[in-house]
Amino acid sequence: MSCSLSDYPKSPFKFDKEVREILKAELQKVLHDDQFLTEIEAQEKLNSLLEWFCRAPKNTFFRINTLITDADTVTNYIKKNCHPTPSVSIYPDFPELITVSNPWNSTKYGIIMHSVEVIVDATCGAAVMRGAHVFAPGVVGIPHGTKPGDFVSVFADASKKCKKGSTTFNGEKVYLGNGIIKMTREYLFGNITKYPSGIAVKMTELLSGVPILSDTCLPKGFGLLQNVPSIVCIKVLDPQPGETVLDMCAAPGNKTTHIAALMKNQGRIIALEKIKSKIEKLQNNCKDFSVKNVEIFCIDSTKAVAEDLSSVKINPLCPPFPEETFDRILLDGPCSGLGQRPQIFNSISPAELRSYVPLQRKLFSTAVRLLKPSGILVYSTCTITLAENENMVAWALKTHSCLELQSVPDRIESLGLQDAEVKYSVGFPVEDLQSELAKKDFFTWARFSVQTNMQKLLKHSWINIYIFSS
Ligand SMILES: C[S@@+](CC[C@H](N)C(=O)[O-])C[C@H]1O[C@@H](n2cnc3c(N)ncnc32)[C@H](O)[C@@H]1O
Repeated sequence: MSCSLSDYPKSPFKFDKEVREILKAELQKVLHDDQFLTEIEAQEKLNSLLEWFCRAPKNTFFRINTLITDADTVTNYIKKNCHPTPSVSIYPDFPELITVSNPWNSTKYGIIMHSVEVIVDATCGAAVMRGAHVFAPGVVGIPHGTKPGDFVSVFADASKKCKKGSTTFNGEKVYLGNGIIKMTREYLFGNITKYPSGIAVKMTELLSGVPILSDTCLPKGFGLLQNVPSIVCIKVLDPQPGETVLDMCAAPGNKTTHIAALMKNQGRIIALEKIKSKIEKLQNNCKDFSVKNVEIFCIDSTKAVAEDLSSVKINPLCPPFPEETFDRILLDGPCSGLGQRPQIFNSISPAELRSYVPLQRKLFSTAVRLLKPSGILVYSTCTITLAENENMVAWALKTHSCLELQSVPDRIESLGLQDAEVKYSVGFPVEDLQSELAKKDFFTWARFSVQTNMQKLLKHSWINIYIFSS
Protein backbone atom coordinates (compact mmCIF):
# COMPACT_ATOMS: atom_id res chain seq x y z
CA MET A 1 0.00 0.00 0.00
CA SER A 2 1.26 3.49 -0.89
CA CYS A 3 0.90 6.37 1.56
CA SER A 4 1.28 10.12 1.04
CA LEU A 5 1.25 13.30 3.12
CA SER A 6 -2.47 13.75 2.57
CA ASP A 7 -2.93 10.84 5.01
CA TYR A 8 -1.49 12.92 7.87
CA PRO A 9 -3.90 13.88 10.66
CA LYS A 10 -5.76 17.18 10.35
CA SER A 11 -5.35 18.29 13.96
CA PRO A 12 -3.18 17.37 16.96
CA PHE A 13 -5.95 18.31 19.45
CA LYS A 14 -7.73 15.04 19.76
CA PHE A 15 -10.16 15.59 22.58
CA ASP A 16 -10.53 19.25 23.23
CA LYS A 17 -13.02 21.25 21.25
CA GLU A 18 -12.61 24.12 23.71
CA VAL A 19 -8.93 24.64 22.77
CA ARG A 20 -9.96 24.96 19.13
CA GLU A 21 -12.64 27.44 20.13
CA ILE A 22 -10.08 29.56 22.02
CA LEU A 23 -7.80 29.62 18.98
CA LYS A 24 -10.70 30.46 16.69
CA ALA A 25 -11.77 33.31 18.96
CA GLU A 26 -8.20 34.65 18.83
CA LEU A 27 -8.22 34.53 15.04
CA GLN A 28 -11.39 36.57 15.08
CA LYS A 29 -9.58 39.33 16.99
CA VAL A 30 -6.97 39.75 14.25
CA LEU A 31 -7.50 42.57 11.83
CA HIS A 32 -7.03 41.77 8.14
CA ASP A 33 -7.02 44.88 5.98
CA ASP A 34 -8.82 46.67 8.80
CA GLN A 35 -11.55 44.04 8.94
CA PHE A 36 -12.26 41.19 11.31
CA LEU A 37 -12.71 37.67 9.98
CA THR A 38 -16.18 36.16 9.85
CA GLU A 39 -16.72 32.98 11.82
CA ILE A 40 -16.50 30.89 8.65
CA GLU A 41 -13.26 32.58 7.55
CA ALA A 42 -11.78 32.10 11.03
CA GLN A 43 -12.76 28.41 10.95
CA GLU A 44 -11.04 27.98 7.56
CA LYS A 45 -7.88 29.62 8.83
CA LEU A 46 -7.97 27.55 11.99
CA ASN A 47 -8.29 24.35 9.93
CA SER A 48 -5.18 25.17 7.90
CA LEU A 49 -3.32 26.13 11.07
CA LEU A 50 -4.25 22.83 12.75
CA GLU A 51 -3.07 20.88 9.71
CA TRP A 52 0.17 22.88 9.72
CA PHE A 53 0.77 21.84 13.36
CA CYS A 54 0.77 18.20 12.24
CA ARG A 55 3.37 18.63 9.48
CA ALA A 56 7.14 18.55 9.84
CA PRO A 57 9.20 21.51 8.60
CA LYS A 58 10.76 20.61 5.22
CA ASN A 59 14.32 21.64 5.97
CA THR A 60 16.61 20.63 8.78
CA PHE A 61 18.94 23.15 10.34
CA PHE A 62 22.11 22.63 12.31
CA ARG A 63 23.71 25.25 14.46
CA ILE A 64 27.47 24.89 14.34
CA ASN A 65 29.42 25.42 17.53
CA THR A 66 31.84 28.08 16.29
CA LEU A 67 33.83 27.81 19.53
CA ILE A 68 35.36 24.55 18.29
CA THR A 69 34.53 23.98 14.62
CA ASP A 70 33.15 25.51 11.42
CA ALA A 71 30.48 24.96 8.78
CA ASP A 72 32.83 23.28 6.25
CA THR A 73 34.02 20.68 8.77
CA VAL A 74 30.46 19.90 9.87
CA THR A 75 29.28 19.68 6.25
CA ASN A 76 31.95 17.05 5.58
CA TYR A 77 30.84 15.00 8.60
CA ILE A 78 27.20 15.13 7.56
CA LYS A 79 27.95 14.16 3.97
CA LYS A 80 30.13 11.26 5.14
CA ASN A 81 27.89 9.92 7.92
CA CYS A 82 24.32 10.37 6.66
CA HIS A 83 22.76 7.99 4.16
CA PRO A 84 21.35 8.76 1.69
CA THR A 85 23.67 11.78 1.38
CA PRO A 86 21.71 15.03 1.86
CA SER A 87 22.43 18.42 0.28
CA VAL A 88 23.95 20.99 2.59
CA SER A 89 23.83 24.79 2.25
CA ILE A 90 26.18 27.08 4.10
CA TYR A 91 25.87 30.85 4.45
CA PRO A 92 29.04 32.98 4.53
CA ASP A 93 27.26 35.78 6.46
CA PHE A 94 25.77 33.37 9.00
CA PRO A 95 28.68 31.07 9.92
CA GLU A 96 26.86 29.06 12.59
CA LEU A 97 24.01 27.93 10.33
CA ILE A 98 23.73 25.12 7.79
CA THR A 99 20.61 23.83 6.08
CA VAL A 100 20.31 20.15 5.29
CA SER A 101 17.74 18.85 2.85
CA ASN A 102 16.91 15.92 0.63
CA PRO A 103 18.02 16.45 -2.94
CA TRP A 104 14.89 14.61 -4.12
CA ASN A 105 11.22 15.03 -3.32
CA SER A 106 10.11 11.81 -1.63
CA THR A 107 6.85 13.37 -0.46
CA LYS A 108 5.53 13.74 -3.98
CA TYR A 109 4.79 10.14 -4.80
CA GLY A 110 4.39 8.57 -1.37
CA ILE A 111 6.21 5.43 -0.23
CA ILE A 112 5.22 1.76 -0.02
CA MET A 113 4.41 0.31 3.39
CA HIS A 114 5.74 -2.98 4.73
CA SER A 115 3.36 -5.41 6.38
CA VAL A 116 5.19 -5.51 9.75
CA GLU A 117 4.28 -2.54 11.96
CA VAL A 118 6.27 -0.95 14.77
CA ILE A 119 4.36 1.55 16.94
CA VAL A 120 6.14 4.45 18.63
CA ASP A 121 4.84 7.08 21.05
CA ALA A 122 3.85 10.56 19.82
CA THR A 123 7.07 12.25 21.03
CA CYS A 124 9.28 9.71 19.30
CA GLY A 125 7.01 9.97 16.23
CA ALA A 126 7.53 13.73 16.01
CA ALA A 127 11.32 13.25 16.19
CA VAL A 128 11.16 10.60 13.44
CA MET A 129 9.12 12.95 11.24
CA ARG A 130 11.99 15.43 11.61
CA GLY A 131 14.65 12.92 10.57
CA ALA A 132 15.59 10.89 13.66
CA HIS A 133 15.91 7.11 13.92
CA VAL A 134 13.64 5.29 16.40
CA PHE A 135 15.34 4.98 19.80
CA ALA A 136 14.40 2.14 22.14
CA PRO A 137 12.48 4.15 24.81
CA GLY A 138 10.05 5.43 22.14
CA VAL A 139 8.85 1.98 20.99
CA VAL A 140 5.46 0.98 22.38
CA GLY A 141 4.45 -1.90 20.10
CA ILE A 142 6.23 -4.51 18.00
CA PRO A 143 4.96 -7.89 16.76
CA HIS A 144 6.22 -11.24 18.08
CA GLY A 145 8.86 -12.88 15.92
CA THR A 146 10.44 -9.74 14.43
CA LYS A 147 14.20 -9.98 14.27
CA PRO A 148 17.09 -7.58 13.58
CA GLY A 149 17.38 -6.97 9.84
CA ASP A 150 13.60 -7.19 9.17
CA PHE A 151 12.05 -4.37 7.15
CA VAL A 152 9.22 -2.64 9.00
CA SER A 153 6.87 0.30 8.71
CA VAL A 154 6.83 2.72 11.63
CA PHE A 155 3.64 4.34 12.95
CA ALA A 156 3.05 6.85 15.74
CA ASP A 157 0.26 6.28 18.24
CA ALA A 158 -1.91 9.34 17.60
CA SER A 159 -4.23 8.95 20.58
CA LYS A 160 -1.95 7.68 23.39
CA LYS A 161 -3.91 4.43 23.51
CA CYS A 162 -1.27 1.83 22.57
CA LYS A 163 -0.09 -0.06 25.66
CA LYS A 164 3.67 -0.49 26.11
CA GLY A 165 4.62 -3.96 24.88
CA SER A 166 1.66 -4.40 22.51
CA THR A 167 2.05 -6.74 19.56
CA THR A 168 -0.56 -5.06 17.34
CA PHE A 169 -2.44 -1.77 17.48
CA ASN A 170 -5.63 -0.90 15.66
CA GLY A 171 -6.20 2.55 17.18
CA GLU A 172 -5.54 5.89 15.50
CA LYS A 173 -2.01 5.90 14.15
CA VAL A 174 0.12 7.99 11.80
CA TYR A 175 2.38 6.38 9.21
CA LEU A 176 5.90 7.81 9.46
CA GLY A 177 8.04 5.75 7.08
CA ASN A 178 10.06 2.55 6.78
CA GLY A 179 13.13 1.19 8.49
CA ILE A 180 15.16 -1.83 9.54
CA ILE A 181 14.77 -3.44 12.95
CA LYS A 182 17.90 -3.38 15.12
CA MET A 183 16.58 -4.87 18.39
CA THR A 184 14.50 -7.87 19.37
CA ARG A 185 11.14 -7.61 21.10
CA GLU A 186 12.70 -9.47 24.05
CA TYR A 187 15.39 -6.79 24.43
CA LEU A 188 12.83 -3.98 24.22
CA PHE A 189 10.15 -5.41 26.50
CA GLY A 190 11.66 -8.45 28.25
CA ASN A 191 13.72 -8.56 31.42
CA ILE A 192 17.11 -8.25 29.71
CA THR A 193 17.46 -4.61 30.77
CA LYS A 194 15.20 -2.21 32.65
CA TYR A 195 16.02 0.78 30.45
CA PRO A 196 16.71 -0.31 26.86
CA SER A 197 18.65 2.30 24.91
CA GLY A 198 20.09 2.84 21.43
CA ILE A 199 18.58 2.68 17.95
CA ALA A 200 15.65 0.24 17.78
CA VAL A 201 14.67 0.94 14.16
CA LYS A 202 17.09 2.48 11.67
CA MET A 203 14.90 4.59 9.39
CA THR A 204 15.49 4.27 5.65
CA GLU A 205 12.56 6.25 4.16
CA LEU A 206 10.48 9.03 5.67
CA LEU A 207 7.06 10.16 4.52
CA SER A 208 7.83 13.69 5.76
CA GLY A 209 10.60 13.90 3.15
CA VAL A 210 13.24 15.37 5.47
CA PRO A 211 16.79 13.95 5.47
CA ILE A 212 17.45 11.15 7.95
CA LEU A 213 20.04 12.30 10.45
CA SER A 214 20.58 13.10 14.08
CA ASP A 215 22.95 14.96 16.37
CA THR A 216 24.92 11.73 16.65
CA CYS A 217 26.25 12.05 13.08
CA LEU A 218 28.60 14.73 14.49
CA PRO A 219 31.28 14.55 17.19
CA LYS A 220 29.90 15.75 20.54
CA GLY A 221 29.69 19.52 20.82
CA PHE A 222 30.25 20.25 17.11
CA GLY A 223 26.65 21.31 16.57
CA LEU A 224 23.01 20.56 17.20
CA LEU A 225 19.73 20.36 15.35
CA GLN A 226 18.09 23.71 16.01
CA ASN A 227 15.34 25.56 14.17
CA VAL A 228 16.45 28.66 12.34
CA PRO A 229 14.17 31.03 14.30
CA SER A 230 15.78 29.85 17.57
CA ILE A 231 19.17 30.62 16.06
CA VAL A 232 17.97 34.05 14.92
CA CYS A 233 16.69 34.71 18.45
CA ILE A 234 20.27 34.78 19.79
CA LYS A 235 21.62 36.56 16.72
CA VAL A 236 19.27 39.46 17.44
CA LEU A 237 20.11 39.37 21.16
CA ASP A 238 23.61 39.97 19.79
CA PRO A 239 25.62 39.29 22.99
CA GLN A 240 29.14 40.74 22.90
CA PRO A 241 32.42 39.42 24.36
CA GLY A 242 32.99 40.87 27.83
CA GLU A 243 29.34 41.59 28.61
CA THR A 244 27.24 40.25 31.50
CA VAL A 245 24.31 38.33 30.06
CA LEU A 246 21.35 36.67 31.81
CA ASP A 247 19.57 33.63 30.36
CA MET A 248 16.52 33.53 32.64
CA CYS A 249 14.97 30.20 31.65
CA ALA A 250 17.93 28.31 30.36
CA ALA A 251 17.44 24.52 30.26
CA PRO A 252 18.34 22.53 28.23
CA GLY A 253 20.77 25.27 27.22
CA ASN A 254 20.48 25.27 23.45
CA LYS A 255 20.42 29.04 23.43
CA THR A 256 22.91 29.39 26.33
CA THR A 257 25.58 27.62 24.29
CA HIS A 258 24.88 29.92 21.34
CA ILE A 259 25.21 33.00 23.59
CA ALA A 260 28.62 31.69 24.76
CA ALA A 261 29.77 31.15 21.18
CA LEU A 262 28.85 34.70 20.15
CA MET A 263 30.64 36.02 23.26
CA LYS A 264 33.69 33.90 22.31
CA ASN A 265 33.63 32.59 25.90
CA GLN A 266 34.53 36.08 27.17
CA GLY A 267 32.41 37.87 29.75
CA ARG A 268 29.79 36.22 31.98
CA ILE A 269 26.64 34.31 31.32
CA ILE A 270 24.32 33.64 34.23
CA ALA A 271 21.97 30.78 33.35
CA LEU A 272 18.95 30.23 35.60
CA GLU A 273 16.59 27.26 35.62
CA LYS A 274 13.83 26.48 38.08
CA ILE A 275 13.52 22.73 37.60
CA LYS A 276 16.26 20.83 39.40
CA SER A 277 16.07 17.75 37.19
CA LYS A 278 16.89 19.86 34.11
CA ILE A 279 20.11 21.30 35.54
CA GLU A 280 22.28 18.27 34.73
CA LYS A 281 21.34 18.38 31.04
CA LEU A 282 22.06 22.13 30.99
CA GLN A 283 25.46 21.55 32.62
CA ASN A 284 26.32 18.70 30.25
CA ASN A 285 25.32 20.70 27.19
CA CYS A 286 27.54 23.58 28.29
CA LYS A 287 30.42 21.16 28.94
CA ASP A 288 29.99 19.38 25.57
CA PHE A 289 29.90 22.75 23.79
CA SER A 290 33.12 23.90 25.56
CA VAL A 291 31.34 26.79 27.27
CA LYS A 292 33.72 28.35 29.78
CA ASN A 293 31.92 31.54 30.81
CA VAL A 294 28.63 30.27 32.25
CA GLU A 295 27.47 30.08 35.86
CA ILE A 296 24.36 27.97 36.35
CA PHE A 297 21.87 28.37 39.22
CA CYS A 298 18.77 26.41 40.03
CA ILE A 299 16.32 29.13 41.08
CA ASP A 300 12.90 30.52 40.28
CA SER A 301 13.76 33.50 38.10
CA THR A 302 10.78 35.49 39.36
CA LYS A 303 12.81 35.75 42.60
CA ALA A 304 16.08 36.77 40.95
CA VAL A 305 16.03 40.43 42.07
CA ALA A 306 17.55 41.26 45.45
CA GLU A 307 14.92 43.06 47.51
CA ASP A 308 17.40 43.50 50.35
CA LEU A 309 20.78 44.75 49.13
CA SER A 310 22.58 43.38 52.19
CA SER A 311 21.97 39.84 50.80
CA VAL A 312 23.76 40.63 47.54
CA LYS A 313 27.02 38.87 46.76
CA ILE A 314 28.54 40.83 43.91
CA ASN A 315 31.56 38.66 43.43
CA PRO A 316 30.92 35.88 42.56
CA LEU A 317 27.74 37.03 40.83
CA CYS A 318 25.07 34.96 42.61
CA PRO A 319 21.31 35.34 42.73
CA PRO A 320 19.50 37.36 43.94
CA PHE A 321 21.03 40.15 41.84
CA PRO A 322 20.83 43.90 42.33
CA GLU A 323 18.67 45.81 39.85
CA GLU A 324 20.34 46.95 36.60
CA THR A 325 22.98 44.19 36.62
CA PHE A 326 22.81 42.81 33.08
CA ASP A 327 23.78 44.18 29.67
CA ARG A 328 21.50 41.73 27.86
CA ILE A 329 18.76 39.40 29.00
CA LEU A 330 17.12 36.50 27.21
CA LEU A 331 13.65 35.59 28.43
CA ASP A 332 12.83 32.41 26.52
CA GLY A 333 10.37 31.32 29.15
CA PRO A 334 7.67 28.72 29.60
CA CYS A 335 4.89 29.02 27.04
CA SER A 336 2.09 26.91 25.58
CA GLY A 337 4.45 25.68 22.84
CA LEU A 338 1.83 25.42 20.11
CA GLY A 339 4.27 26.51 17.41
CA GLN A 340 6.51 23.49 17.87
CA ARG A 341 5.86 21.04 15.13
CA PRO A 342 5.15 18.45 14.09
CA GLN A 343 2.64 17.64 16.82
CA ILE A 344 1.03 14.23 16.66
CA PHE A 345 -0.91 14.34 19.91
CA ASN A 346 -1.50 17.44 22.00
CA SER A 347 -3.51 17.13 25.18
CA ILE A 348 -3.21 20.73 26.38
CA SER A 349 -6.28 21.78 28.37
CA PRO A 350 -7.95 25.21 28.12
CA ALA A 351 -6.84 25.93 31.69
CA GLU A 352 -3.21 25.15 30.84
CA LEU A 353 -3.43 27.18 27.66
CA ARG A 354 -4.49 30.20 29.72
CA SER A 355 -2.06 29.58 32.57
CA TYR A 356 1.17 30.95 31.08
CA VAL A 357 0.48 34.68 30.87
CA PRO A 358 0.64 35.50 34.63
CA LEU A 359 4.02 33.73 34.97
CA GLN A 360 5.33 35.31 31.76
CA ARG A 361 4.42 38.76 33.09
CA LYS A 362 6.18 38.11 36.41
CA LEU A 363 9.30 36.90 34.63
CA PHE A 364 9.15 39.88 32.28
CA SER A 365 8.89 42.42 35.11
CA THR A 366 11.86 40.76 36.84
CA ALA A 367 13.85 40.99 33.60
CA VAL A 368 13.09 44.70 33.28
CA ARG A 369 14.37 45.34 36.81
CA LEU A 370 17.58 43.42 36.15
CA LEU A 371 18.35 45.15 32.84
CA LYS A 372 20.95 47.94 32.79
CA PRO A 373 19.92 51.27 31.29
CA SER A 374 20.39 50.97 27.50
CA GLY A 375 20.38 47.19 27.90
CA ILE A 376 18.71 44.75 25.48
CA LEU A 377 15.97 42.33 26.49
CA VAL A 378 14.77 39.64 24.08
CA TYR A 379 11.44 37.98 24.89
CA SER A 380 10.67 34.94 22.79
CA THR A 381 7.99 32.28 22.69
CA CYS A 382 7.43 29.20 20.55
CA THR A 383 3.69 29.52 20.60
CA ILE A 384 1.08 31.18 18.45
CA THR A 385 -1.43 32.65 20.88
CA LEU A 386 -2.03 36.39 20.84
CA ALA A 387 -2.19 36.38 24.65
CA GLU A 388 1.42 35.23 24.98
CA ASN A 389 2.73 37.35 22.11
CA GLU A 390 1.11 40.54 20.80
CA ASN A 391 -0.86 41.13 23.97
CA MET A 392 2.26 40.55 26.10
CA VAL A 393 4.07 43.21 24.10
CA ALA A 394 1.19 45.64 24.54
CA TRP A 395 1.09 44.93 28.28
CA ALA A 396 4.89 45.29 28.57
CA LEU A 397 4.99 48.66 26.83
CA LYS A 398 2.10 49.94 28.91
CA THR A 399 3.51 48.69 32.22
CA HIS A 400 7.18 49.51 31.71
CA SER A 401 7.44 52.97 30.28
CA CYS A 402 11.25 52.75 30.27
CA LEU A 403 11.08 50.21 27.45
CA GLU A 404 11.21 50.81 23.75
CA LEU A 405 10.37 48.15 21.19
CA GLN A 406 13.07 47.58 18.59
CA SER A 407 12.50 46.26 15.10
CA VAL A 408 13.40 42.59 14.65
CA PRO A 409 13.28 42.86 10.83
CA ASP A 410 15.68 45.85 10.98
CA ARG A 411 17.97 43.95 13.31
CA ILE A 412 17.94 40.92 11.01
CA GLU A 413 18.76 43.17 8.08
CA SER A 414 21.56 44.91 9.95
CA LEU A 415 23.06 41.51 10.79
CA GLY A 416 23.09 40.62 7.08
CA LEU A 417 20.95 37.50 7.52
CA GLN A 418 18.56 38.11 4.64
CA ASP A 419 20.01 35.41 2.41
CA ALA A 420 20.02 32.70 5.02
CA GLU A 421 16.43 31.50 4.63
CA VAL A 422 15.33 33.77 7.45
CA LYS A 423 11.67 34.30 6.79
CA TYR A 424 9.42 36.15 9.13
CA SER A 425 6.20 38.01 9.17
CA VAL A 426 5.29 40.98 11.30
CA GLY A 427 3.00 40.80 14.29
CA PHE A 428 -0.76 40.99 14.10
CA PRO A 429 -2.80 44.09 14.72
CA VAL A 430 -5.19 42.95 17.41
CA GLU A 431 -8.57 44.30 18.37
CA ASP A 432 -8.02 44.68 22.09
CA LEU A 433 -4.52 46.14 22.17
CA GLN A 434 -4.95 49.11 24.43
CA SER A 435 -1.61 50.77 24.02
CA GLU A 436 -1.30 53.37 21.28
CA LEU A 437 2.44 52.82 21.46
CA ALA A 438 1.99 49.13 20.78
CA LYS A 439 -0.30 49.86 17.85
CA LYS A 440 2.20 52.26 16.37
CA ASP A 441 5.04 49.81 16.71
CA PHE A 442 3.29 46.65 15.70
CA PHE A 443 5.36 46.32 12.54
CA THR A 444 8.44 45.79 14.64
CA TRP A 445 7.41 42.40 16.03
CA ALA A 446 8.54 39.36 14.14
CA ARG A 447 6.62 36.14 13.88
CA PHE A 448 8.32 33.35 12.01
CA SER A 449 6.69 30.78 9.82
CA VAL A 450 3.22 31.99 9.16
CA GLN A 451 2.32 35.07 7.19
CA THR A 452 0.04 37.67 8.71
CA ASN A 453 -2.94 36.16 6.95
CA MET A 454 -2.13 32.74 8.48
CA GLN A 455 -2.76 31.13 5.12
CA LYS A 456 0.59 30.89 3.48
CA LEU A 457 2.20 28.17 5.47
CA LEU A 458 5.97 28.30 5.41
CA LYS A 459 8.41 25.62 6.29
CA HIS A 460 10.04 26.74 9.52
CA SER A 461 8.98 26.13 13.04
CA TRP A 462 7.43 28.97 14.90
CA ILE A 463 9.10 31.39 17.19
CA ASN A 464 8.15 34.93 18.02
CA ILE A 465 10.89 37.35 18.90
CA TYR A 466 10.53 40.75 20.53
CA ILE A 467 13.47 43.02 21.28
CA PHE A 468 13.18 45.73 23.91
CA SER A 469 15.75 48.31 24.89
CA SER A 470 15.65 50.23 28.12
C1 LIG B 1 11.25 27.24 26.61
S1 LIG B 1 12.22 26.46 27.81
C2 LIG B 1 13.78 27.21 27.58
C3 LIG B 1 14.57 26.65 26.43
C4 LIG B 1 15.99 27.17 26.43
N1 LIG B 1 16.01 28.62 26.37
C5 LIG B 1 16.75 26.61 25.25
O1 LIG B 1 16.81 27.22 24.19
O2 LIG B 1 17.31 25.50 25.40
C6 LIG B 1 11.68 27.21 29.28
C7 LIG B 1 12.46 26.75 30.52
O3 LIG B 1 12.07 27.61 31.59
C8 LIG B 1 12.05 26.85 32.78
N2 LIG B 1 11.26 27.63 33.76
C9 LIG B 1 9.92 27.66 33.92
N3 LIG B 1 9.57 28.53 34.89
C10 LIG B 1 10.73 29.06 35.36
C11 LIG B 1 11.04 30.01 36.37
N4 LIG B 1 10.07 30.59 37.11
N5 LIG B 1 12.33 30.31 36.59
C12 LIG B 1 13.32 29.73 35.86
N6 LIG B 1 13.09 28.82 34.89
C13 LIG B 1 11.81 28.49 34.64
C14 LIG B 1 11.44 25.54 32.32
O4 LIG B 1 11.72 24.51 33.25
C15 LIG B 1 12.12 25.34 30.97
O5 LIG B 1 13.29 24.59 31.12
